[in-house]
Amino acid sequence: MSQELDLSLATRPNNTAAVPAILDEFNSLYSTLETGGEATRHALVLKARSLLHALQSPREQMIQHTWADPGLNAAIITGVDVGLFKLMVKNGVDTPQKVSNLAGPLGVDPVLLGRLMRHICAMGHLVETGPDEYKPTNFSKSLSLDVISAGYSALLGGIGRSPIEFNKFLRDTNYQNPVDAAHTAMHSAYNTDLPNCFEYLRSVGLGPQTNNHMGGYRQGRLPWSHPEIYPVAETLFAGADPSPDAPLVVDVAGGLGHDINEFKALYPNHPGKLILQDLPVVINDVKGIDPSIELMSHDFLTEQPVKGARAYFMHSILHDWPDDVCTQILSRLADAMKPGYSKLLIFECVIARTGAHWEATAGDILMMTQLSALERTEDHWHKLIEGSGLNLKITKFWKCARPDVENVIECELA
Ligand SMILES: C[S@@+](CC[C@H](N)C(=O)[O-])C[C@H]1O[C@@H](n2cnc3c(N)ncnc32)[C@H](O)[C@@H]1O
Repeated sequence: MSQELDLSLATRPNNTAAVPAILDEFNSLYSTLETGGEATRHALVLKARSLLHALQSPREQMIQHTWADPGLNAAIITGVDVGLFKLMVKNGVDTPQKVSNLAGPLGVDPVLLGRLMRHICAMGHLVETGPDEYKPTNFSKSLSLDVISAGYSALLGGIGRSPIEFNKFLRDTNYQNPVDAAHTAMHSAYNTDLPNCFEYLRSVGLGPQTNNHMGGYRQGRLPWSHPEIYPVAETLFAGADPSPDAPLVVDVAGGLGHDINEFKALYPNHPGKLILQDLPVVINDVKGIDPSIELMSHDFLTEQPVKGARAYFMHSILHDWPDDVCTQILSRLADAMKPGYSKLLIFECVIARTGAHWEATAGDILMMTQLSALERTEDHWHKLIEGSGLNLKITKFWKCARPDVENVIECELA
């Protein structure tokens, strides 16, 4: 029988009775933080979130989601845009800074800046040192770093309407799971017929910020070639063609080269050569990576020019595309692979069937709303790679203990 809810439910804390148990669990986990490392810290963050939810009322949560978080985003995107956080760091991270002194160099109305900084502070991301006077926290200091701030400019400032207006797109598409890369919520929200959000972001001058975000979201995660995830020496180096021109790893759509450069730093004496591929517009922007890495413009929908490499590597590529486009990308690689020698290494999130990690589910919604794409479960990866007539098979999912780190999905020709 349906039940009418009493509105007072929305104004009472969600579950104060749960607080003592959460605190006990929190304290017990906290006592193992030093030995438990990142996995324990992640578990503590989830416990802290449970504590917050237990204490908040539904009304407060609604206000947070609909007023406070969008307001914070508006303030941070603007702050990044005008250089607020870079200026605060330049002035001295421990120096109390008056809004009136910041506003002039930034070219922003001091009244406006004061209102934006007051909300950033109220949300816990500036420390108030006096009336209209603040110091940055570690988070707001980090917003002076391009790889951290770029997501605000690109994902929120550039294409932030796509998730907000997703419901309108779904209304128009009869609530079907989106699978058409050429017709996404991004296309509807921005009334564009450019091929995808990457092209759209470039068209509005946010290409560098998009590439910087690719360098930012990975920070703090283990690289794919770290021995805790993928034992490169045993799986790639052993049996690799030792001649200096033999392609060892081709980083397909490797962006600005973060992964391949990390590989070089971890294994400076690797056999063969390393190649970074991406679209010309991205390759032209690559700078500061090891000069031994060969740069190559390549569209992954066309024939793969490097044949018979020891490994073709792709990081965060297939999750950008629905299955039909992934099959085209994979078929170009399968055609270039040498039987019994080449491996295809896909470094991607594998969503757990239960208890999925929030970064994985967030990535899934991001891919869905911007690209009609998705993060995949293990079953889905098998179906995509082995069920598309590509002559490929998954040999192993290489994973580490941390739920926020991607798997290396190792494949070979079947
Ligand atoms: C999500 S980013 C991942 C970049 C990099 N692998 C990383 O993990 O940092 C997707 C990349 O795919 C590239 N890309 C998109 N369409 C492409 C195409 N048709 N051919 C080659 N690269 C493409 C983009 O330029 C971008 O660098």
